[in-house]
Amino acid sequence: MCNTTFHSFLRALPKCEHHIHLEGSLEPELLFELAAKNNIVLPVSEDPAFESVNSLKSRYEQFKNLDDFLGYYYIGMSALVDLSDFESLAFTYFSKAASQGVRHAEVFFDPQAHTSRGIELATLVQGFKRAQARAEAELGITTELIMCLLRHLPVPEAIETLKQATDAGYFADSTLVGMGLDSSELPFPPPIWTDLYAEAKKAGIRRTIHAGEEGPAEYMTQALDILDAQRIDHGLRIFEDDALVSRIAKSKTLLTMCPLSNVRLRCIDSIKDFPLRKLLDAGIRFSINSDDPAYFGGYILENYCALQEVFNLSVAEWGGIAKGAVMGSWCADQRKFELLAEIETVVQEWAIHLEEQ
Ligand code: HPA
Ligand SMILES: [Zn+2]
Repeated sequence: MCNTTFHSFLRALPKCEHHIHLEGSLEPELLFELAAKNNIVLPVSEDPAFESVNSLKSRYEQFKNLDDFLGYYYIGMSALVDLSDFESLAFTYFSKAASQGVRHAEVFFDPQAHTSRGIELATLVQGFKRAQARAEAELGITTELIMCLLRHLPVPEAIETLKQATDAGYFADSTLVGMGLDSSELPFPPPIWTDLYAEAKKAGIRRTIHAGEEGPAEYMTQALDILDAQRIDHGLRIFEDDALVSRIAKSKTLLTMCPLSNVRLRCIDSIKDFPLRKLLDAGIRFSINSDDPAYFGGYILENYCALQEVFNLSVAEWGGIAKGAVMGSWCADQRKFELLAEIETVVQEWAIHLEEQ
């Protein structure tokens, strides 16, 4: 059970987060504040949910599917305009994550959703970089940026955005550590993105992709076979295909999973249906993440606790999950060693402490 003591252990456990969209951490309070500051008119006449913080929060509890959520996600992020908005957004998330025991975060952002509104790529990147520097100095956490491209937009636009980031030197100087693909999954299977992923691979850019969230396990296989993806975001539907399970376990490809998101977007009915035991039994490397915490009812710790309530894992099992998350991270080996040592210390302390209870 996730009683108070176990909750304290899960908070203390050094965690890595790999699947969080910074724009998805925009809480309704900050959304309204920034919209007022930037004179952004929210579409209240079309959707009364935008009347107040509370009505918006209630609406977030009733998403029908991924696309229903994405509609709110893109409107919400239109409140972000200047560099300080992007810095505030990222630093607010980093602070919350650090308070929940995140020690290393690899975060997504959606450049096309901002450049299409006339905002320069450099504006958001510099805002995020300021927040990253402050997070390391003030909170002691390490963070990396992953640029996601939008699969509902044309392929040439994604390739152009990748080129813009490459030309700006963002991959060469490690401002960005990788590329991902997000937004509506079902009508946009991986083969569409062959040229984009080939470009990224040629340029030595790490590649991840949202797959197997609403789409079938076949999309995960295609992501590996055709796009040579090195990580899979979600991968919830992996157990539809035994060969894929063996393959992903063997290759130690990280699945960045998001249980509360899966429930809110109705990919599963409840946390009971999240395949936690199957993932552990199959020896799959995975991490537990928040996805869009402002929209899905919880940050990383709420995701860990929701799982613990149902699956009642041991301290050692959680230690194993946390270590797998470190091993699947895109940080330097030295940082991995530090994080593994931190986890080992906490697991040993808490194993004794919880036994004494
Ligand atoms: O869960 C998601 N899936 C696809 N695209 C997204 N963009 C933000 N969150 C998501
Ligand atoms: Zn996501």
